[in-house]
Amino acid sequence: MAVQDAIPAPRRPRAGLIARLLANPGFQSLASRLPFSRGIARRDGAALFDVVQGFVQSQVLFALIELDILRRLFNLGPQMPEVLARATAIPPDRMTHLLQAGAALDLLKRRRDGRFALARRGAALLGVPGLEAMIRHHRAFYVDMADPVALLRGEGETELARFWPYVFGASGEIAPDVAERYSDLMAQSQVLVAEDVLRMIPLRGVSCLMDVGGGSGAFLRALAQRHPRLALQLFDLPEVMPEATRRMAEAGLSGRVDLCGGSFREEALPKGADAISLIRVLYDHADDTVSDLLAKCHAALPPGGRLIVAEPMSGGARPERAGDVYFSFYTMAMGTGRVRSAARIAEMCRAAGFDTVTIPRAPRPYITGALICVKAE
Ligand SMILES: CC(C)=CCC/C(C)=C/CC/C(C)=C/C=C/C(C)=C/C=C/C=C(C)/C=C/C=C(C)/C=C/C=C(C)/C=C/CC(C)(C)O
Ligand SMILES: C[S@@+](CC[C@H](N)C(=O)[O-])C[C@H]1O[C@@H](n2cnc3c(N)ncnc32)[C@H](O)[C@@H]1O
Repeated sequence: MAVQDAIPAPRRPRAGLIARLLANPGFQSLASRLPFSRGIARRDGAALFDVVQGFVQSQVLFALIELDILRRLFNLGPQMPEVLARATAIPPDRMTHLLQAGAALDLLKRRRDGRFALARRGAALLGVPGLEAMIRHHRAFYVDMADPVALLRGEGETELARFWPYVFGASGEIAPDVAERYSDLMAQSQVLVAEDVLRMIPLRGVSCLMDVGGGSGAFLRALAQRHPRLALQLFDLPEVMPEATRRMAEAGLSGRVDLCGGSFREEALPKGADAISLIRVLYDHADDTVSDLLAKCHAALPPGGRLIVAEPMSGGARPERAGDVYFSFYTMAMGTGRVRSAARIAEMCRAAGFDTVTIPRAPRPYITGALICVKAE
């Protein structure tokens, strides 16, 4: 039996007239010559080609990072391809191809004398905390994305499921080095998330905030700097506590933060905080776990208490690239979670008992979206 139905070939396709015209090679050719449609046809063609070659672009970026080309140019200044080729054991002509590709992607600049230098975006990439490590860990994600149909059908174990063992509710069996790699990657990428959350969500009137699923405490460290009088609590799996304890001590915050090891799947959340944050937590989990966690947050908060949810989100009725392409397939490859739209999360928060839900505009949806919910007085 065929796995897939054959596409029926009707005499007259049911798509609308405009779609039928656009899908017609003769019409495409005519439209690319007429003055009023030429611009649109070229832009659409170029945009389509960019989607077609997206994977190749990402792999070129991966090679630039894996071979430390951007860092080398940052440290050494503009270089000839031969120098970079020698340093990385790549044949010189192939290194030239890589550098040309980097320049075409606006990460590098090709100088008149044949040397390559960092372009503005290449330099900015180096300044984004954790981005190089994120790109390196795409080695696992892109193995899964090499067969997206198998991924969609749920065939076989994915590389990402092996990479992020925590999310599956494992406990007690996680090696400390795995815990550290996980926490480190999340902590590095947390810096920009914290920046945007604090820009979107005012904390006036909050006296104690508990970050649930707060990892090694990166969000709380960012909060502690800006809100010196705020009391802090961290709730995460017991395996994460040694790393959180170490990092909080390093930041001089040991006396200011209450660290609680536990699983929100198995126990109630501690009471005492008048605000709870869930930063990049919900999208790791299935709906029933999320509903249960939101109910536990509601139960732990006092009347008037606030719940802050922040993570990259689906655009819902208006699909958007970061949430509906990257994070949607990322969470699919992880195997347990899913991206949700702000509207869907708001609905789940209301079902958990929260009263008012506000959705601020996200300045960088590829970093995070956010919601703030209030428990009725
Ligand atoms: C001075 C001159 C020369 C010019 C003036 C012009 C000017 C002002 C230019 C500005 C240049 C500038 C400063 C640019 C800054 C750019 C920035 C900040 C870019 C930031 C980019 C951030 C990116 C691409 C972030 C990517 C994040 C990713 C891929 C995160 C992935 C997260 C994952 C996979 C999380 C997984 C968690 C899990 C497991 C699902 O729970
Ligand atoms: C994607 S990370 C986010 C970490 C941090 N909030 C951030 O944005 O960098 C998800 C966090 O949820 C924690 N977590 C997963 N399952 C949990 C559970 N059952 N109970 C408590 N924490 C859990 C993980 O240990 C991890 O630190």
